[in-house]
Amino acid sequence: MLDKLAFAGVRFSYGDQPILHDFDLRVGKGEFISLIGPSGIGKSTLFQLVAGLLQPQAGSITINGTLMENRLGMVGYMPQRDALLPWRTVVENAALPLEIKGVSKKEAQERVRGELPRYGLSEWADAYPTELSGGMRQRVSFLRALLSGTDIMLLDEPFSSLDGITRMEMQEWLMEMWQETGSTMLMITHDIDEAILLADRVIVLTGKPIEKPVELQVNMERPRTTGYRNRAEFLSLREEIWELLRQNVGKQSIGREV
Ligand SMILES: Nc1ncnc2c1ncn2[C@@H]1O[C@H](COP(=O)(O)OP(=O)(O)OP(=O)(O)O)[C@@H](O)[C@H]1O
Repeated sequence: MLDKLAFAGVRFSYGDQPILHDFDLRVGKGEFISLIGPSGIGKSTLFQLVAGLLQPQAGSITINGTLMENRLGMVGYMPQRDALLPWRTVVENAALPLEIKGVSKKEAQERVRGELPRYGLSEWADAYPTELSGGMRQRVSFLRALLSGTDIMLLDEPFSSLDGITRMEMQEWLMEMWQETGSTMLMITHDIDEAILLADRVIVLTGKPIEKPVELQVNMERPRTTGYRNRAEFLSLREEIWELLRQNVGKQSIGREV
């Protein structure tokens, strides 16, 4: 099967600080990948490379088997904090990427209104971001990211600012959205449980520079619920990931939520 996204022999450094060395990663179409690793290892840098905001100094990054420098329009990006524009309503915020692509304002907003029911936001179409809960804001942010890219979504710690209950609701919601949209998703998280629960594969990033990431397959059937956290196979994966990360404690600090 053709890779949706592939890093092959990628090298990247900031000045004399190496981040990636001979780095390979292959992501299949429709796969859900979690990326976990110590703070400062280069996870956000990896996303910037995928988006084409940074270019590799050696090796290649391909999307659908094609090498291209400008990959920005090929991916949707959902940041840690929602970055919604406070002076725009829900519909106006979500319609922004379509307007930037040249779709008329009216058509863009109609399309967004059509999407809102499955985001649980129909009643909130004309509300401003300050009127929304954290979970609602992240759902708007997700919709906006989906409308701005094609079918690759980069989620950078999407739920780290949410309280525990909302976070669990949003994890289940995201799993549903992933299955509905068939998008290829890459999610950075510092939360081992979240990494396992959502993903087909967990990529554990260690070392400086990152060279050979450890890839762990998550073989639990879908649809999954947050209750899967108590299963034996879940607990053993968690232990395995923690062991890999623990070896780096002292060298680097692990994200606060682990
Ligand atoms: N524009 C830049 N110029 C120079 N160094 C940078 C730049 N951006 C990031 N770095 C450094 O590169 C390393 C990797 O940063 P990056 O933000 O990719 O890590 P991260 O794994 O996403 O961290 P965190 O988990 O804390 O968000 C860090 O040491 C950081 O200080």
